[in-house]
Amino acid sequence: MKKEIDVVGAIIIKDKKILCCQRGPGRALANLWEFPGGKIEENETKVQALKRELREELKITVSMVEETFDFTRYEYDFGFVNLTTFICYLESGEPQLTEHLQVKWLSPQELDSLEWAPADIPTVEKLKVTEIGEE
Ligand SMILES: Nc1nc2c([nH]c(=O)n2[C@H]2C[C@H](O)[C@@H](COP(=O)(O)OP(=O)(O)OP(=O)(O)O)O2)c(=O)[nH]1
Repeated sequence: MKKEIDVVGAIIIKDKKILCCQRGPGRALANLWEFPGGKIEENETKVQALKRELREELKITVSMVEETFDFTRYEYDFGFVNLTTFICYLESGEPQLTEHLQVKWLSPQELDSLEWAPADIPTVEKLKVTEIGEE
């Protein structure tokens, strides 16, 4: 049976742009673009997992809408990824590259210029038809 992998991702908004992160080489989905975040650990809520991942991998803190923006499920060769995304607003810090290759701030209409991880594509489509405002 394939693994179930529960993942949280952050749609971080600043000046009506969204933070897009390119995965590093030598790991699953290398070089594809994603919403920053990661796997939910045991005894952690999704919100806690996301705040932890953002502190660890981008050195930022965010305020977030604690209501799911989107949920997608995608079958990769290594397992099923269940991806829950949340809208977040940058509160402090500038994103630092600790494991990503690069980051870009793009408007919803510009998101298509990147090659996204397959699980993210329905969420990217949804963002293109969503009014993203300020906090
Ligand atoms: N973080 C993140 N992962 C995503 C997205 N879309 C998508 O398919 N994934 C996949 C890639 C990975 O297989 C899995 C998340 O694992 P990860 O490697 O980013 O998370 P992690 O830091 O907790 O894991 P690890 O490397 O420590 O094992 O979900 C996304 O938008 N954001």
